[in-house]
Amino acid sequence: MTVNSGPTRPVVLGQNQYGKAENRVVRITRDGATHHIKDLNVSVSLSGDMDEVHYSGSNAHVLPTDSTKNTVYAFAKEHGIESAEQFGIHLARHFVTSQEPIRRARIRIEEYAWDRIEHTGRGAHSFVRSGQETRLTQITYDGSAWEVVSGLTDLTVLNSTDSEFWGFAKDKYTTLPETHDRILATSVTGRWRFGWSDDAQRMPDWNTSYEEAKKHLLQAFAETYSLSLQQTLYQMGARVVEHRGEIDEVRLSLPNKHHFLVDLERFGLKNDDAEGAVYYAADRPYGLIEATLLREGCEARIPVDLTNL
Ligand SMILES: O=c1[nH]c(=O)c2[nH]c(=O)[nH]c2[nH]1
Repeated sequence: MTVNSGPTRPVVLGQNQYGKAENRVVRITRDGATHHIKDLNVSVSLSGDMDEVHYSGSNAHVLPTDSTKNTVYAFAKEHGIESAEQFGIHLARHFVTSQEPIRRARIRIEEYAWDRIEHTGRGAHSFVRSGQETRLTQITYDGSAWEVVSGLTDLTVLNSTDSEFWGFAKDKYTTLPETHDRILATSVTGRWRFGWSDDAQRMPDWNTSYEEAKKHLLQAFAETYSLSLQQTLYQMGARVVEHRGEIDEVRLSLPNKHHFLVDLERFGLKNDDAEGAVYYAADRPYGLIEATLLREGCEARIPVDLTNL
């Protein structure tokens, strides 16, 4: 066995992290015959003084990923899951404060929503997975500062009118007709960063904050008479920052889910609004409109590419 250690190395270790990804944890709490469900997918990523395990294979600083998985389940049992954010904060604090070599913990959580099935039978313990968005959060803790970035993905919305797109720049390749009435549809992926960064500051109410941020995104989408998806995006993100003092930065990624009027003239059919218009819902290619909205004076810290988050 070759032990690659010593002061000079031809290849130096760069950024590294490790942990157990995608721990699926479901917690049921019982309130008499009424049950409540929390359904999370939790990924733990730890970093710190981990040179030796990479260079020589010494595992002395390595808390096994298996232990991090067990911690997720034990914490769900012992402390409950009040919100994804609270649960992630608990885990991150535990790893950084209980293992000296671990200097930074990043906890990513996806939360799947369940609705109750309304029925006339016994008890309230039947659920149907909600088809709407997935709630997301990422907690990062380095022993002193916290960063909490929450958000959602797959929130699909559509306005069947009050959307125009005209007056755009044109070149010799432009064929798009100008329109004064079109469908505007998108599937919202968004992240928002909280101003909260240390224990001493009052912590936001994570669940209220999430519900309110989502409500503002939806209302802004519905209430904006749109001249472009870019304008709608700005209104959506700005509304969250304006109404939610705990949120300093919002990043939105909005695919333009194009709906094209089908040409039915070949069949002698006039395809217009009068008798109900028929559209072809194209899934690709799609315009992709992305931007960050920042509270004045705040720093942009959410990565530009949300697929890296
Ligand atoms: O809202 C839009 N923004 C664009 O930038 C764009 N480009 C395009 O072809 N259609 C649209 N729609």
